[in-house]
Amino acid sequence: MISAQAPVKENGGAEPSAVAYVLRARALTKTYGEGASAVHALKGVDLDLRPGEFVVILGPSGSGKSTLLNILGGLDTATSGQVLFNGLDITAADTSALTKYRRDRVGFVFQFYNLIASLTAEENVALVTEIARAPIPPAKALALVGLGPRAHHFPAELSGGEQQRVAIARAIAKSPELLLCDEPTGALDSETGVTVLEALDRVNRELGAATAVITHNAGIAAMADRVISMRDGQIAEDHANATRVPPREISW
Ligand SMILES: Nc1ncnc2c1ncn2[C@@H]1O[C@H](COP(=O)(O)OP(=O)(O)OP(=O)(O)O)[C@@H](O)[C@H]1O
Repeated sequence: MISAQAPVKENGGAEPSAVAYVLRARALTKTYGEGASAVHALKGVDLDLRPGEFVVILGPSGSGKSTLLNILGGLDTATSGQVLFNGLDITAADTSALTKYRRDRVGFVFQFYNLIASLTAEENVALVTEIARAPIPPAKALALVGLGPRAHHFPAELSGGEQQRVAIARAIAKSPELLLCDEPTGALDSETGVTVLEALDRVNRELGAATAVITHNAGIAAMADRVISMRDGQIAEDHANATRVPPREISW
């Protein structure tokens, strides 16, 4: 449950444990502003994320990718439509339920790492595990992304790719059901980007969080179970890959 107080609705009476998706969005719209200056960022998006799957979201700039991810993660609210998380309606959740959802259920990774400069890698991760419902030890999270030996380094002593892997460790240390990544390799060269994608691939396989990654780099789509292409606020294409190509074998 997100919260006992949350004004949540069941999904057609289905038990949360019985649903075949972690997240289900239906008829999602988002309009910024109003009148002549209104921007229709989402125009009716339907999307399911299944447990453990790795989804890449592609699309031109302005097509609504970040808006969608922010609404799915409870960072922004939809204008209309519904998002169900394990059968519970987060679009109808109150502020405190939404805070719990973000804090306990969703890991976020952004283009810029947002690490605290005065804390070591392990201390940055511990900031999250201290308040998480089901934390995994910071050292274990760092080991999963290949940074065990760097746990006691400060961000300034780490490369961009290593800092992003600390951010991934921080995101997964709460054992989220959902991992949402907005351009996680956007600030990195391709070789460094591969190490970050390998970290995402590994945590997805080992921890099983449904993972959605926004990218401008179409080559990254090959590492996904499923590829969603957005255009003009809508899903233009949604297709499954036959196999997941290891990040190191992707050409970009
Ligand atoms: N806070 C906001 N206020 C007004 N308009 C916004 C706001 N956020 C996004 N938009 C607009 O909504 C549309 C979709 O933006 P969004 O950031 O979701 O696209 P995107 O596909 O993620 O783009 P990019 O790849 O450039 O990050 C764009 O036209 C954008 O200008």
